[in-house]
Amino acid sequence: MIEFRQVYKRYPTGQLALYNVNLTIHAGEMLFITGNSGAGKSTLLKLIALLETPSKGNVLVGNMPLTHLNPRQIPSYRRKIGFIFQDPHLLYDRNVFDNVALPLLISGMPLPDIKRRVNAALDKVGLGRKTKSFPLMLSAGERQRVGIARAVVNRPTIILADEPTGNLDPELAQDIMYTFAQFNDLGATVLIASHDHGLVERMKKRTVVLQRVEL
Ligand SMILES: Nc1ncnc2c1ncn2[C@@H]1O[C@H](COP(=O)(O)OP(=O)(O)OP(=O)(O)O)[C@@H](O)[C@H]1O
Repeated sequence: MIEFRQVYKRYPTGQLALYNVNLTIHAGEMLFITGNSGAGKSTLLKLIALLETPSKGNVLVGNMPLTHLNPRQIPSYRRKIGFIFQDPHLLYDRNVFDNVALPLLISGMPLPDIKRRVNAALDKVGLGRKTKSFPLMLSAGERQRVGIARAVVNRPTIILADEPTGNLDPELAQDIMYTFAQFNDLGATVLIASHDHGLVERMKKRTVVLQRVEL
């Protein structure tokens, strides 16, 4: 379970991004976060991933306030989380397999295990036949799928996606959403920030609307 308790976020510039957010996300839920540009969608996801910290209030994951994690616990906490960005930020001089293997290589996993995990992740996103392709040989939708495979290769229990379909045409966007729904069916908690209302409505999941703070 992920809980926001009276969470405020003000950036050092003085910009207030979140104002008194109270939200409970159940384990295994798939939730959409919508709202206009600047409403704080990315900020909310970043607080869960510990890429930012709240100015006030608490974010709890599995009943643990994230502010209570000590620095040595943070890497293992982060491994529970897969983060997908609008732009997948792939390494263009590495093939698909190597891009997805990267987080596992960094964690020091033995090579045979890496191969098994990477192939499984690529199969799940429908790219099992493209392991040797380089990113420039792929379509935008396929590149986004590589980013998703890389985010899930560690088998995260929480998947956070920030405008994952922003650069894609409607059909590809719908496909990507179904891919997230499959990971949710397998038990992951999935949070997706999106301003594509039509797409979000079609998925028929709980949706939280953030409003831009005018203070
Ligand atoms: N690192 C930062 N430093 C200062 N202000 C920031 C920073 N990140 C975000 N903001 C500001 O905080 C507010 C919320 O931003 P955020 O990116 O969370 O919104 P968003 O809903 O994801 O927007 P978008 O849909 O345009 O991506 C905005 O006013 C933004 O300019």
